[in-house]
Amino acid sequence: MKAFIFDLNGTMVNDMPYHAAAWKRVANEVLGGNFTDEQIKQNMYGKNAEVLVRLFGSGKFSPEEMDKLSEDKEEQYRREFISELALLPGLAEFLERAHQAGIPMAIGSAAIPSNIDFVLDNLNIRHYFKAIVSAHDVTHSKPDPESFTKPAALLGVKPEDCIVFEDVPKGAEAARNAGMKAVILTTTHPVEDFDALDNILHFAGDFNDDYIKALV
Ligand SMILES: O=P(O)(O)OC[C@H]1O[C@@H](O)[C@H](O)[C@@H](O)[C@@H]1O
Repeated sequence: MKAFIFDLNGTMVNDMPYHAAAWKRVANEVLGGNFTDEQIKQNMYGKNAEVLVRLFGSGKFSPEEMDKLSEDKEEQYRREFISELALLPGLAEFLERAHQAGIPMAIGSAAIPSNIDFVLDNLNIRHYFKAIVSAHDVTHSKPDPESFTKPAALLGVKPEDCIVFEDVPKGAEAARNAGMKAVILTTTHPVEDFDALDNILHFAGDFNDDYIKALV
């Protein structure tokens, strides 16, 4: 049995520049930091509270403050990205073909539930996924494996039978830590950023890629 687990941001939708812009405003304008675009990009993975701790150190904000900063950041992201909201090229067809072929599919994302709902419901694709694991469903997010082991368990498939679709190195590392191979969408990071990882099956620009199409 084979199963597909999709990361959401940057993998299903090409939205990481919008996350980066929203993080940069919160980190620099709201919180007085002085982070470069590259620093934001390299630290922008995992749960929002984990990003804030990586940038500002632990103990600087209470959980309530981090929740508020997170909501503020996600509101900006949704407001600015909605006019561009679309699946990556070829993904609509790939999801439909995989669904017809009976391949179980899940989402393993570091995003909060409201951001996942924003994508799935605006694009009417929720019915393809038998399991959805968000930031709220795991103790530690990527590169911890739980964002992928949990959806695999909910689908009832073994880790070695799952293929993860990801776009960031820390997500691919989470797949490796879960015992899973990954296909990388190069929306966000160049191929060389994944050099340290030995679980990458393939790099593709989008889902019209021949290797990806042949997975179904
Ligand atoms: O795990 P996913 O779906 O790529 O989501 C990751 C992103 O989710 C966003 O909500 C966070 O604010 C980002 O910092 C994070 O990188």
